Amino acid sequence: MRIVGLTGGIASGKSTISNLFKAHGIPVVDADLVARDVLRKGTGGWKRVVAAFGQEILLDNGEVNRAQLGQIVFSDPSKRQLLNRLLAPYISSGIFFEVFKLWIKGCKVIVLDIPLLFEAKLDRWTKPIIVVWVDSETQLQRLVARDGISEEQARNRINAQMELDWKRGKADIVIDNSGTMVDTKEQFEKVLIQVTRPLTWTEFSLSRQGAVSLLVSVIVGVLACRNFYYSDSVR
Ligand SMILES: CC(C)(COP(=O)(O)OP(=O)(O)OC[C@H]1O[C@@H](n2cnc3c(N)ncnc32)[C@H](O)[C@@H]1O)[C@@H](O)C(=O)NCCC(=O)NCCS
Ligand SMILES: Nc1ncnc2c1ncn2[C@@H]1O[C@H](COP(=O)(O)OP(=O)(O)OP(=O)(O)O)[C@@H](O)[C@H]1O
Repeated sequence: MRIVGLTGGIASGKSTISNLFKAHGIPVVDADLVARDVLRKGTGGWKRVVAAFGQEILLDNGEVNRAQLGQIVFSDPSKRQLLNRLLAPYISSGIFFEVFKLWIKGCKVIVLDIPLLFEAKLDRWTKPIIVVWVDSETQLQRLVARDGISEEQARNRINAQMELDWKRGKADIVIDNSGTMVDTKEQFEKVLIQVTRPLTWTEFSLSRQGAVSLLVSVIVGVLACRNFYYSDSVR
């Protein structure tokens, strides 16, 4: 199984690229969706976060007020670290479970869309790593326009992550999303060819098909050896 890492900075265009992957039939595990699930009312993540941040962060229906929690954690690094610490185990196991379901289905290539791939040290599990890069001014403007927040709030969110230029240096593949969608789609077509090339032996052995083939070979080998020793001892 090939597990492709897709990361970048906030509003650099990860969802835009993951939508292109989905449109080409490649399954995507979206860490933001997993993170949402683990913060739903009544879950373990929700209980830990309410215990740490208080009832004030809840809406009338008991769900977490995400905008309010965002305001708190994106303007205070220690609160953000606390939230990360509380949710990290739930998010990691949620991602693992989603990958496992795709493995069971027999998917050969999957994409993990994880904004904090490097920050959470999950990069060691993915190859290749695609970084969606954008110049800093475009990133700021797109974030302000998409989320309807002030420039200061947008800067806080951008600064809450590792530098996008640093991430770019760690990438196997870079998609420069500073231009038009036409430019981006052109780069994506080339990336798609790279990502869907035949699996290496290591990747194949990690796929469900590879694991089954390995198991069948081991069983056949053991049976063949038993028969050999049995017929040898009868003689
Ligand atoms: C703080 C929360 C409630 C704000 O929710 P909101 O709906 O406004 O934003 P959303 O979840 O859609 O995230 C938008 C983007 O913010 C960035 N981001 C989210 N959490 C973090 C974080 N802890 N540190 C840095 N950047 C973050 C990501 O680029 C993400 O794509 C939410 O982001 C959250 O629960 N974050 C902690 C969980 C987490 O680490 N998520 C990232 C998945 S790897
Ligand atoms: N090439 C492009 N040209 C113009 N707008 C774009 C382009 N790519 C993305 N956008 C817009 O920029 C915004 C951010 O893109 P997107 O939501 O894909 O980023 P993201 O990295 O997934 O963000 P987040 O980290 O918050 O999940 C969106 O409003 C999107 O429509």
